[in-house]
Amino acid sequence: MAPPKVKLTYFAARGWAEASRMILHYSGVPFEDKRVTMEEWPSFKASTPFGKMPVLEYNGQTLPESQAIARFLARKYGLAGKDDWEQAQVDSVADLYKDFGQKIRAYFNVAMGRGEGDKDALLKEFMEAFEEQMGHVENFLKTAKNGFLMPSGLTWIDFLAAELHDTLGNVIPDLYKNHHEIVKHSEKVHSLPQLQEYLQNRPKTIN
Ligand SMILES: N[C@@H](CCC(=O)N[C@@H](CS)C(=O)NCC(=O)O)C(=O)O
Repeated sequence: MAPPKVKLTYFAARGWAEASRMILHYSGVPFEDKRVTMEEWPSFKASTPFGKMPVLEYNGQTLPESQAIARFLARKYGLAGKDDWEQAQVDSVADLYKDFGQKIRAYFNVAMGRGEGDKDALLKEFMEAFEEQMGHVENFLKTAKNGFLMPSGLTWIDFLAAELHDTLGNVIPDLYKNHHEIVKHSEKVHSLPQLQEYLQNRPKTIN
């Protein structure tokens, strides 16, 4: 059977595309990793289903929404969770990260110089959301007992979590000083042999 024709389009950042890029690299699936510039974006935007990126093109069909893309690819390449129940657990953690993303967005944008607001007040909100999120994630790590978030081992949510954790650590020094299990999780994900070539060569970006 011919290999699938796969193209993933996003900005020149890790952001909401990186988990899907990692699924593809981990699974050894050749794909076009298209990174559009801010100058190219306005003309490309109109052609995207929801006016946002990332967008996946898979054998001529187009799929928007980062988590729908990641789930689709994870199901295809065996990284969605071992059964229906574990897949549902993965989805619930993914939803938790979506809510977390909303809660920390304002501080993140200010910290990145892309927004305005009371930095101290936003940092306080960020830290509250962060500590709550880390508590939930640490519970999953404790239950799974294998260094990943799910009992069966690696799933796509490990990619999403490790990438977001690293991004936040790039913005706030010492963020993980009381969260060693989270650091170990990220190191484990980023040590996977199947990812080394990509990780060593990918563009170095804060987020
Ligand atoms: N829910 C969407 C959010 C996508 C999103 O907000 N993408 C941003 C980049 S991170 C974007 O395309 N911004 C450009 C714009 O809105 O014009 C997803 O998870 O894919």
